[in-house]
Amino acid sequence: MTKTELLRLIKEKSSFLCVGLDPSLEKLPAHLQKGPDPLFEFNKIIIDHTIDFAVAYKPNLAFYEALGPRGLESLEKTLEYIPGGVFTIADAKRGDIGNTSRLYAKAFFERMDFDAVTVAPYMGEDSVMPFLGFQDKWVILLGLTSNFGSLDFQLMKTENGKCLFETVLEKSQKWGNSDNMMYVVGATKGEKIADVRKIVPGHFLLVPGVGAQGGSLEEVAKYGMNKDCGLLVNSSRSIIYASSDKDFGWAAKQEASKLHNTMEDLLEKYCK
Ligand SMILES: O=c1ccn([C@@H]2O[C@H](COP(=O)(O)O)[C@@H](O)[C@H]2O)c(=O)[nH]1
Repeated sequence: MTKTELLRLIKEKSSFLCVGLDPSLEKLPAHLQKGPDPLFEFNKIIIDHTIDFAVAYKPNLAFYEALGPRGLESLEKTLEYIPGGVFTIADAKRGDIGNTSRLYAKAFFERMDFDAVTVAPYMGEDSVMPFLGFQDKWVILLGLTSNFGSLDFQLMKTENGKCLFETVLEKSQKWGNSDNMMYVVGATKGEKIADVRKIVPGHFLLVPGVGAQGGSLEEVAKYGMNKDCGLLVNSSRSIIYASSDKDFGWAAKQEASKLHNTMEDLLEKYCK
């Protein structure tokens, strides 16, 4: 998907909601656990009930890989089920020597047809470049993550007095551009999101951490929105586990709808 198409989608749906498809087998409603493909059946219902409010879906690979080959089958079926024209993100946090990254990129962009994959910047330019050679596909580079461990390295001062995440943002702009690269920034990072925005004013930010991790959607918009919106805000558990019962699809719809209502207001406020 191109940037123009993504921006159009956000406008059409008045939404920048990304629904995280992170199903743990043991947390699924009991009636689904006994079926032949519980993860896929669960995701199908979540997608059906949230599609009116979401512009993107983000399955995190861990939840599928944990089940081995049948988990990957559920992932492929889920990806095929997501309606065309919606942005899809493989949250895989890959990155290796170039020769290996090339195969990761093929896996997510050719074998599967994701629009974007999350990539860790730690191994540098040659580990990221192979993901950037695909037409209309996106790298989403980890910038400032939502977890407390982000303090360990990302906020560490480097020689030039800048934090490591700032150096990542600056340097990586030589590898890609705002048409093929986004950055992960945690919703839990409050005002720091504004520091990110200063360095990458025109790039999309993928912002996880609203919902179960306590990040504020209002703060994310205040500090991170640009004139085009420039945000995809992800929430996983708060939507998919809004109910643990048979009504989980309906409950997911209510949660997604609430986020969507707030997003409509925020788009109106910051992005006219
Ligand atoms: O900094 C990061 C990067 C990725 N994630 C992922 O996003 C979702 C968040 O799930 P919630 O249930 O809404 O907390 C999950 O897949 C994480 O691995 C992140 O949280 N923070």
